[in-house]
Formats: sequence, structure tokens, C-alpha cells
Amino acid sequence: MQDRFLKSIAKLPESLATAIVPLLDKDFAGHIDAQQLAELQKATQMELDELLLALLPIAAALARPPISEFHVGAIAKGKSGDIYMGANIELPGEALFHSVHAEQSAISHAWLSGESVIEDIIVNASPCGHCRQFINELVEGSKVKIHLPSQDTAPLSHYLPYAFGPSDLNIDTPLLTKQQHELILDSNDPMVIEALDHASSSYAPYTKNYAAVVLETKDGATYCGRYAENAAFNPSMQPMQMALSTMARHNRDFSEINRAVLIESSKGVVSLVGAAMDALHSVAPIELEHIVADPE
Ligand SMILES: O=c1ccn([C@H]2C[C@H](O)[C@@H](CO)O2)c(=O)[nH]1
Ligand SMILES: [Zn+2]
Repeated sequence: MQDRFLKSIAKLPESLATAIVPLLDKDFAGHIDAQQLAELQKATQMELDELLLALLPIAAALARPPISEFHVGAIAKGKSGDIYMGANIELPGEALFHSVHAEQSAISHAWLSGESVIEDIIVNASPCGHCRQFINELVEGSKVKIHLPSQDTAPLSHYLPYAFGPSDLNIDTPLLTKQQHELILDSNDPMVIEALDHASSSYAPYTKNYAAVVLETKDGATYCGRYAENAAFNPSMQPMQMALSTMARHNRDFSEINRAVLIESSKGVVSLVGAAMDALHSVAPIELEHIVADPE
């Protein structure tokens, strides 16, 4: 089992601790599939909602909050029945807006894993206004059920009444809808090809700046993040932040980053290069490779 889970395991009911330890091997990065979840339920005799809340200390152990030391854990449950954990990240010495919230981390985890609907979000602290707005960008966002430790489960529409969202800007294909934006680039560099692929699947309906980041560690492993815009603009999730959050879930240290690539569209009305460089430089002394590709 990874050391980072030691303290959280001690907080779990004994039957859950025993059943989950085998899943927390060196490759565990916060994904539990529907079958594994059913086995956990069987071993613990818990109702599903109860089990999901009980798993939050495991999600919170994925956090990297050097500024607040406040560990937030979240779980996004997809329509497939699989669950995706996420946790907050703060970048040392950088402006606070570079932070990633646990809910964003869990949602991006589900999105990168191919989920097309998120039905439930379970979180250990009440979701802040910015997260409520981020959730509202999702397909059927107002219906996402929010589960909190000492509250009755309620849909997002309860937490965010009179919401402003994609439909106010005439977007009817919200976040998690399959995106396919062809970008043309001639390269046989596998890392660039991976980034291009993710940029094509990114969500940028407001600026058309289809963009993605891939980070590579010295051992050749890669971690990606796609751009996910928000109708209220500020709560958008930057691709660098999403990639860092992917790395953190995989228990990799940011100092292990060896190469970093940002690909964005030549026709976007904004560029993410400045924001991506600021975030990257706060964690690793690496130059950002910035590639601009033409949309088809
Ligand atoms: O909904 C919330 C509220 C806060 N945080 C994180 C952000 C920051 O890292 C820390 C303190 O706000 O908690 C979340 O992850 N989700
Ligand atoms: Zn939040």
C-alpha cells in the first residue's frame, strides 16, 4: 500500500479498511471500477451512499495543499458506475487562483477516463461557489446529486439556484459531451501526438482555444490535462492545472517533471501560455514547449 494512505486507513471502519488495502497498490490513482465497488459493498455490508462517504478519507489523502494544509477529497460517480477520486492542489508561492479544487480534480478525472455523465459528487466539505459553478457546466449539471457528510443528498439546483450556465451563452453541448476539434500538426513526437489528441477533445466553447498539456517524468510516464472552460470564465480549469492534478493522483512529485508540452489552437481568442508557464515554474525548473496548431 502507498504510504500516503496510512493515516486515512486508520479513519475507516475496520471492514472497509481490510477490503480496500489490496486496491491501494503502487498504481492506485483514485479510480475504483463498478465491480470493485460492488465487492467493497459486499465486504462492508454498507449501502452505496454510506460507502461513498466512508471512502472520502482516501480521496482526501490525494491532496497537496502546502498553503492551507486543508485536505479536501471528492468523488465523482459516473453513469458507468465507476468512481473517480480527486483532491485539492495548491501551488507553492503562486497566486491562489492557480489552485485546483477537489471537485474539479474528481470531475476532470472522470472526464479524462471517458465518462459522459456524472451522476453524483461526494465531498468532505461543502462545495464552494466556484465548484458549484464548475459542476453547473456539466451535462445535466443541475441534476448532479451532491452528497455531504452531514446533509441530506440534494441536486446541484438546490445548492445553486437561479444558475448561470452554458445555455445562457447559447452552448447546448456542455462539459462531458464528446468534443472533436481537429487540429493539424505534423509531428512524430509521441508526447506531442498525445497532447494533440487531448487538445482535440478539450472543451473551449467560449474561446475556441482547444488546448491540452502533457507532462513527462524522467521514467517516460506521461500525465495529461485538457482545457475545460466555464460559462462564468473564472472557474475554468486550465490544462496545466489538470495535468498537475493527474500527476498528484498518481503520487508523482512535481520535481520529477522532465518535459512539459502545451498545445493550443492558432485560432483561439486567448492564449494559455502565460498561465501555464506561471503554474509550471512554481513546481519545476523546466521550460514549457509551446506548440500552436491550426484547426482544420
Ligand atoms: O469547494 C471547495 C472549497 C475549498 N477547496 C480547497 C481549495 C483550497 O485548496 C483549500 C482552501 O480553500 O480548500 C476545495 O477543494 N473545494
Ligand atoms: Zn471549490
